[in-house]
Amino acid sequence: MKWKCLSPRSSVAAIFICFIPILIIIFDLSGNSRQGEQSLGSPTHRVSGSRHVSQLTLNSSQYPFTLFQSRWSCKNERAIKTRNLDCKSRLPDVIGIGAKKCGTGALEFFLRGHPALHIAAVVEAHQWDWHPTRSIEKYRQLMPRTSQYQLTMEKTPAYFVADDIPAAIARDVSRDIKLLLILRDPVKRAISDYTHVLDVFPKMARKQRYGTRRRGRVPKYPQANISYVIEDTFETSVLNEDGTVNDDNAIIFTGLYSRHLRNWFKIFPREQILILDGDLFSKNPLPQLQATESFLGLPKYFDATKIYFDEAKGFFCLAMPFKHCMGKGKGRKHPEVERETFKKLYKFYEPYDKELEILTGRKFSWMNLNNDEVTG
Ligand SMILES: Nc1ncnc2c1ncn2[C@@H]1O[C@H](COP(=O)(O)OS(=O)(=O)O)[C@@H](OP(=O)(O)O)[C@H]1O
Repeated sequence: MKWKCLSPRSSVAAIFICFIPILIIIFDLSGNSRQGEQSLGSPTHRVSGSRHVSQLTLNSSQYPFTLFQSRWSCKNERAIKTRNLDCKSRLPDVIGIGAKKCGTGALEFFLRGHPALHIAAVVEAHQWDWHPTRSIEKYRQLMPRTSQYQLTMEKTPAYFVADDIPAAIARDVSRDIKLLLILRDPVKRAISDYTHVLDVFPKMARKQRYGTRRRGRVPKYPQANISYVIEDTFETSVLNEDGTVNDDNAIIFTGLYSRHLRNWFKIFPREQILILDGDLFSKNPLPQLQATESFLGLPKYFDATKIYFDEAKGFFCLAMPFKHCMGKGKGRKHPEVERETFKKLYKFYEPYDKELEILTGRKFSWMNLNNDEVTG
């Protein structure tokens, strides 16, 4: 269609038609649009203090997430005024406590999509393991500004294995805090951890023994002798010379889930800790994302339109606001591990898994598999 072919009246109509959607978007971004807005009903659940996140009924499917989020997040100065948003950095309502290499990053990646949850931009705060002398005020300042309609979250997977951290969180943050824990087949977790350290630390650093170097930075690590020991192969890293499993190596120690969980259950009521199954989560995150929403009292946001399976990545990815997957550091190719080593490790973890089953009253997906299924 050429403009010069149009009559003046048609041109005005065409301009109007073209610009209306743009105006709607601009208006929407300003936080003033009422169309499709979350309805603010009476509070049904208060997570902590004056927060009332589940009042909001999300009707997000028609809207790209970024537009949708702007209506009541602290990123929109105008919305702050028009909606009386009480925006400030707050101590977390939710902490992702681990376990390392079990899918904590993927859980965080998807949860970042939820408009009523704001996760600290700092990758991991490490408040009670690496920075035990940092003030809680400084820790609070690491948190994003959230409104009264959002929850604040932080995740540091290293917290899970440290004996004194549950009490420290109860003391410094809140006894009512909600905790997210994701666990995975401990043998696969160990291989993933080994692969991670090999990838992240150059050979020279590994030669000096990553763990020994790090020990100084982790003064409150639960047992003095626990550190990462990375040798040239997975086998020589996790097995002692006599062939027994080296549980002083953090690669193995982290997978003693029942041992670590007992410490958390001493301090926090069980209802405050949601335990997710990382192996199921990587196959299909949706049911557990929805369970997390319910656990946190968040409005329902996750459904099949928010995620998709990416064939190239081999994992689920976020579909909104645009299709994107986690980075190269997640979903690495693992080294070949000898069958005998697999067997030894499963045998080693068996009593801990049994205890985990008793502690939680649950059988996790990897507990149903026999060695052949897992290694094959
Ligand atoms: N959707 C999706 N995309 C990519 N990766 C996924 C996903 N879901 C689960 N996983 C698994 O998460 C493993 C990494 O775990 P963490 O994020 O807990 O690692 S870390 O402790 O934060 O370093 C990572 O382990 P590796 O495969 O060893 O890299 C993945 O298996």
